[in-house]
Amino acid sequence: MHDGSGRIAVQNLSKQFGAVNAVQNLSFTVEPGSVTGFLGPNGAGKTTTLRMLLGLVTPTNGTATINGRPHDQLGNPARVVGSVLENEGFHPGRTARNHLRVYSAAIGMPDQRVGEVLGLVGLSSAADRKAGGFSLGMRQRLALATALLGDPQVLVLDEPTNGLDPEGILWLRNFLRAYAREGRTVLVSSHLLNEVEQTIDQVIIISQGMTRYNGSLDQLRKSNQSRVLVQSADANGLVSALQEAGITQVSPMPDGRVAVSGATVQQIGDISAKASIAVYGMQEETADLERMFFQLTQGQYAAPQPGFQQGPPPGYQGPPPGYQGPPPGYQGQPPVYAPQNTPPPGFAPPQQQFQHQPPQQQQYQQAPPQQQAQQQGQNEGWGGQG
Ligand SMILES: Nc1ncnc2c1ncn2[C@@H]1O[C@H](COP(=O)(O)OP(=O)(O)OP(=O)(O)O)[C@@H](O)[C@H]1O
Repeated sequence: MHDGSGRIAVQNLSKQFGAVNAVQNLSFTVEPGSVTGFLGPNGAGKTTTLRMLLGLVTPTNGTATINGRPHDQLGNPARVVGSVLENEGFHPGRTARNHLRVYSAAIGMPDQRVGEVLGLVGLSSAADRKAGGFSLGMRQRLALATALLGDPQVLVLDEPTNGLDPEGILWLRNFLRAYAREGRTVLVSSHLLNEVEQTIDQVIIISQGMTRYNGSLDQLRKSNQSRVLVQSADANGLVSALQEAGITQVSPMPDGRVAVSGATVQQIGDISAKASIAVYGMQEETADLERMFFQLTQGQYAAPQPGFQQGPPPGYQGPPPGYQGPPPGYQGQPPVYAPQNTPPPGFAPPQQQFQHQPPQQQQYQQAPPQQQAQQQGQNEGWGGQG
């Protein structure tokens, strides 16, 4: 039997699809009582990892367990883990209540659980409407209600904020945080850190199928320093003047500005005035988690542009404590700081990612997560085709 710990453990997990290494030797654990973000760019291997965890894909190597057991040894898995994967489908002609009844019966839950989960996800008033007429947000709630039917200790959600409006995201955030506070385990994947930043406490960042960071979000945040970007008449002169004044975290940027850490705007202004270098503008950039995310996952699509950075960026103090090494193919260049809210330097348009996506149809025809083959009504309720 499983150990009831609520722990997810992934150890040396790999999956190869032909020539594609979707997941390479991935290891991490997820503990109960917090919401853990499972983050990485598109194509990083998140969905494949979750599918292996949920027994939908067989690993090439390694193990993925919940409560110390692989999914197929969990007994009635829906009572242990609930999941929502991307592109879940519902029979469009079936009401939300009837959809839930089918699944509830299949996992041996009493009919009254249907009413409970409808209430939990805020769908009670739409319970007798056909799922075919539901908005994307309502469909997400119905998928979540399905995952909750077995009152699972562990919840695994793949990109749950996709397509949700801000109100829906806020609702989901509160729901997941409350669920974790009950001592349950919540694992949420996303390719956008800022969409889940306020929901998660712990974070696992992967890129190219490998773990880059595994630790608390706070720790990651603390490891990132703020800096000042200075536009001046003489970038090289300013760099020298600052260095002579003992400010060492200084580097010129490709756009002609100078990035400075470890000095205030006033100090920089005084030093440049003393050196008779005109300053046209200064911009304070606060620690930005998204930037750190880009640094940890860069190299996924393209190597950093040669010559973009001559040395480590100002403020860079080495990787955060949970950092687990650079992406493969990374040539030893220092991490590249991208201006806020822009893609990282060297980011190539993601045609590559689309070419490598599994066919949409293939994913759409997959069985629902925790109710795989053992369940009734599987085919009629799946595929969204009627
Ligand atoms: N069934 C499959 N057959 C072949 N290649 C696959 C299959 N499933 C995934 N891949 C490939 O494995 C890699 C990882 O894909 P995966 O869907 O796990 O990434 P992801 O991090 O979930 O991406 P996204 O954020 O876009 O959902 C990609 O290169 C993808 O094209």
